Amino acid sequence: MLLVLSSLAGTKVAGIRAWGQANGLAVISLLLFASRGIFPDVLSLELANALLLATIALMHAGFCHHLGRPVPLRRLVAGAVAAFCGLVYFHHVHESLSLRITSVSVYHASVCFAIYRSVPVARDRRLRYPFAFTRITALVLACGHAFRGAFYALDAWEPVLLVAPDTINLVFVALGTLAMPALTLGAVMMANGRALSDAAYAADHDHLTGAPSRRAFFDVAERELARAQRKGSGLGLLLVDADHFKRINDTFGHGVGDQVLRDLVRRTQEVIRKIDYCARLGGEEFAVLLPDASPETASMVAERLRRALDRSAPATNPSGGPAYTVSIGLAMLEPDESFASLMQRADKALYAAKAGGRNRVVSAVGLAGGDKG
Ligand SMILES: Nc1nc2c(ncn2[C@@H]2O[C@H](COP(=O)(O)OP(=O)(O)OP(=O)(O)O)[C@@H](O)[C@H]2O)c(=O)[nH]1
Repeated sequence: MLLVLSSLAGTKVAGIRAWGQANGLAVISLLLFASRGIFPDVLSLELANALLLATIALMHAGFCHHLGRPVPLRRLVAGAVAAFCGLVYFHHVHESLSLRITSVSVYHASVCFAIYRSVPVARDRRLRYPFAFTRITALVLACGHAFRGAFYALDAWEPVLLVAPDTINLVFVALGTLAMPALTLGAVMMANGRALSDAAYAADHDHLTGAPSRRAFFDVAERELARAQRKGSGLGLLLVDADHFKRINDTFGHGVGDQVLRDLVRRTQEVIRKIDYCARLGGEEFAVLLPDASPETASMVAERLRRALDRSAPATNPSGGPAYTVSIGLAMLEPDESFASLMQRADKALYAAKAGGRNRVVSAVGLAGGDKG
């Protein structure tokens, strides 16, 4: 698992470092446990157990980092110190292997339970399985460790053998052996799911404005077109283009031009209906898809949008940002029309709006149509 985590070290996914450290410590801890009888107890017992306590705490810290939550450092350290004190006490003051196991198990159970509680049920489809896997694993481990702790506490003063070949002991050994790999597997799956989710988001969204990208727009458009043709409902398309945008860039600089584009998207999303879909096609050109819209509704939304984006008059632009306006081309889907044809007609309408003096809406009705089919 340490090697798998190392391969993810360059991905910048939060939590990787703590998970890697946890697995590194686990390796050292297991080697120390294995050296029992060769190295003194202080190394092969106390230090080995202390490192194992740190291991589970670091796993939890990794999950907190990954999920953007604060790490409950004080509670983790206080719990680890208490468990370690129990370990030392039941080794040097009252020798009891059972209660040493109980001390350590209680800590592992509490931290696993905290991991279970910190990983939410994911809403994102890509994260749902990794999150659920980690939650369930952490809960099973928490229950297993709690049971182990209680089991040994009840027989506290009976002599026990850590490697006794009975079923219950084998279950406990398996639990201890699988805990770190299983939790790390969950962590790697979460990191992987997050990387996939981030990549999909980046592909589907424009980095500057946060609006859906051209790629996402055409996916949605094809879906809406099929739906409109199946149901016989209206589908409107607005092409929105900032007027004289080059002049804004040249006068105020590209930074201000970018600010205008962000402002334009924010205002558009405020004005359009919930079911409408606004995307950036490129440069200073945007598209708004209007599903379930009659020609009247589409014209009304287009005009409302134009007015909201008319930042030309001083009264409507008191914030001192650069003045800007937009031109809008509107087209309604015709029976059996392809999306390319609808785009072409909206583009012609936009061209007419520009030619007609800008800061206006022109509808494609009456303009020469695009190719059908
Ligand atoms: N600031 C900024 N400018 C951009 C971006 N993308 C494209 N542009 C600029 O947008 C300008 C578009 O200019 P033109 O195509 O000439 O259109 P216009 O000046 O808006 O003129 P009309 O459309 O005819 O009103 C160019 O100067 C591009 O450099 C961007 O992401 N940020």
